[in-house]
Amino acid sequence: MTERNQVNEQSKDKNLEPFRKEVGEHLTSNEGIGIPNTDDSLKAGDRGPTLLEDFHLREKMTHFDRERIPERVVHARGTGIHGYFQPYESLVDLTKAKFLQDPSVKTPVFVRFSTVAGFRGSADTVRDVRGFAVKFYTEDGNYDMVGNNIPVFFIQDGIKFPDVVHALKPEPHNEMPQAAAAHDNFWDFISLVPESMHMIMWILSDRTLPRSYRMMQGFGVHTFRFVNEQGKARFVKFHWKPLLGVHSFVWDEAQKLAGKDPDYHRRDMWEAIEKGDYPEYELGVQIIEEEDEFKFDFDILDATKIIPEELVPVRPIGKMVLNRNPENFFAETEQVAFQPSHVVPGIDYSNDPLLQARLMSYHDTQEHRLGSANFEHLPINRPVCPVHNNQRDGFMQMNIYQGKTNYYPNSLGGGCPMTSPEAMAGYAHYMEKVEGHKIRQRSKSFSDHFTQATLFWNSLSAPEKEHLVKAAHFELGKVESKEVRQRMVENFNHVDHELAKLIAMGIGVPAPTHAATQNHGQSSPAVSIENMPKPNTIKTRRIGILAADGFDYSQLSAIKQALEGAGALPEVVSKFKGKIKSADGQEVEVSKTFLTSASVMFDAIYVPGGKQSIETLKKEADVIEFINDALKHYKAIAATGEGVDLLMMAPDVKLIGLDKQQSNGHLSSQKGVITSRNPSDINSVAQDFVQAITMHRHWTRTQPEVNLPQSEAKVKIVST
Ligand code: HEM
Repeated sequence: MTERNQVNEQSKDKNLEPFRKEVGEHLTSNEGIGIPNTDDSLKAGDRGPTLLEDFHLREKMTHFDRERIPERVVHARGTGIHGYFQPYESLVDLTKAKFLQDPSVKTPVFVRFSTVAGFRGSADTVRDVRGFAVKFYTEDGNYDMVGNNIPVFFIQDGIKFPDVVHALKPEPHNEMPQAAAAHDNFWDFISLVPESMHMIMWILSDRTLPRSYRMMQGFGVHTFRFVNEQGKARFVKFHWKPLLGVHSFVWDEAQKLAGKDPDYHRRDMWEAIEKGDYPEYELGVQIIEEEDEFKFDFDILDATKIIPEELVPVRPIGKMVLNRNPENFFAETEQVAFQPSHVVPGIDYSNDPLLQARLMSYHDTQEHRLGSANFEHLPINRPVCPVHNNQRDGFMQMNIYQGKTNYYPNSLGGGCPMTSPEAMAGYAHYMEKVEGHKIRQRSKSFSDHFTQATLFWNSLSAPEKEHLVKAAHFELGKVESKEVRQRMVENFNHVDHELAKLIAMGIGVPAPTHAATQNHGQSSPAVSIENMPKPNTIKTRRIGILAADGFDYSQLSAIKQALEGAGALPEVVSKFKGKIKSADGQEVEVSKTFLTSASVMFDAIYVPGGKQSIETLKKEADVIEFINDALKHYKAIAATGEGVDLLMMAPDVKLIGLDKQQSNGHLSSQKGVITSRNPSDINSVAQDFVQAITMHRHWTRTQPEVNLPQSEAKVKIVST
């Protein structure tokens, strides 16, 4: 058996090295023949027809004709990044997985974040689940953790996956709408499948509008198994937590971004990595002893259920750092093939019927999508440890196998490759005892579809509840069938009566008169984004500084410096690219214009004073919209000197009760809007502004539009 080398952070990079191809100096055909002219085809005569013998034309054209491969049937739109994973301590007690044994070992990873519903070219910021797939290139082979940013799923059994995806994707007769669940077919299916209600609550929440792939959680969803060296197994659930905190867009912002910058999330990740702002995620596990399998009032094999963190705490076990962009999107991000079935010794499956179907589906689709049984030879998919077997031939075989034998057992090839004993990283399936009749039916333990949907609703803060109701108004408001809308209200009435009434109000169907199921009043605070501790940082946040010629240099530079000092990325936005000159003759570079950017591309905005600058900006309709959007989207805003006058022109400034009197005076911090006309306040403005940006959003800016019952966030959760 070939020795397995210890893996380090560079192992995958080295493994890719032989496949890197430089652009050469001179053009050749695929056969290496020099090509002196690639602009004119070979013709018979000056104006004559093109000749079939033009091998260069034929090759160039036929290769081009075959450049596209099928996109992923789901999760077609995505972005990939290299990085590494490092455990905090040895998990030897829990698992024999090699990459979880030694805190000094960095295991290379490739991660792909994705949306689910949209085509490959669809917009990034649509309302959708996000995929969070991690390939660990471990010493014992590739381990793929193919998760999502929502901890539960639509369905309980994989056999329904084609149905839910058909219902979700654009409707078959007219292929509309793109990358959106807001249509009849999706809600028709959901209204008939109550097991989806818990997932639907998450889908309608802010979870489906992540501010960044760098600021969202990831979940393994299914219950898996850890198995240690002694053969003892425990159930495990995986959680990724971003160290930048969890943050979301508001719906209006996400929709505008989909037009202004459809690549928003892809660009956000790419630029962060290029700047050296490497995103970090902590991996955590919930461990459930085998003897506790049945102690919950839900089935841990049911993927429509969470195990509330208050019941089983999440233990942080290590950190993933993403630090290298791919060199070629197609070769790496498009050709990478994740499979939940890719496990290493120490990690095993559970009998979750959703997971069980996934175990076959990914390999199957990848043979189709990548066109060959040999897709594992592709550089991005190759493990960093040795691979030896008798799988041979097939389309696009990349290896030149040596020797005479290709079967097992053999004596003529010295018996190689021999089987790998467990002691030499041979994978042994966990010996779970299983017996039963062959049946095609759902376990009774999977039959409660509403308790955790209610738990989720009860756990949200008032603004989160408001967003959810408005999301339902949008999604179901797009549904033409009244019967479908009515059925959905009936389903919501099992989750919470008030919720059902609020939703009914916006979608033109009668509200239910009484609760179908009584709300149990329990909650799990950990599921609310607003309940999570907000890291005290504005690192990597983008701040737009609106200015024109004649701006106040000392104000602008003081705020800019404070923002940069805190790790944020301030950018000057003006009418034209180039440079603008301050009142005292100093120049600053303009990074973006009102045409090439928009309020939605920034986390906060600042307007420095300077009489001439403000007079110019006042004449720009785009500028008022810029400020107004930031107000509407609950973002931190600062204005100093005459900049306050510009802020006052935004219609929504009334929402923050910032009247002229207050703003005329000294420092004022009002619902995330910081103003002062007094130059000596500039450092306090900077300080308050930084603090306001750490809050991400200032929900107190408006009164809730829908009259929500106050959340009774009882910290009691589903009993065991
Ligand atoms: C039975 C249920 C499911 C089936 C049959 C299924 C099937 C698929 C298929 C066929 C793909 C495309 C793979 C490719 O072309 O490489 C895919 C991608 C993906 N699925 Fe699922 N899926 C299921 C449920 C789930 C669940 C529950 C999750 C999350 C836990 C999930 C997460 C993902 C992710 C993240 C990707 C994208 C992987 C990438 O970035 O390449 N899927 N799924």
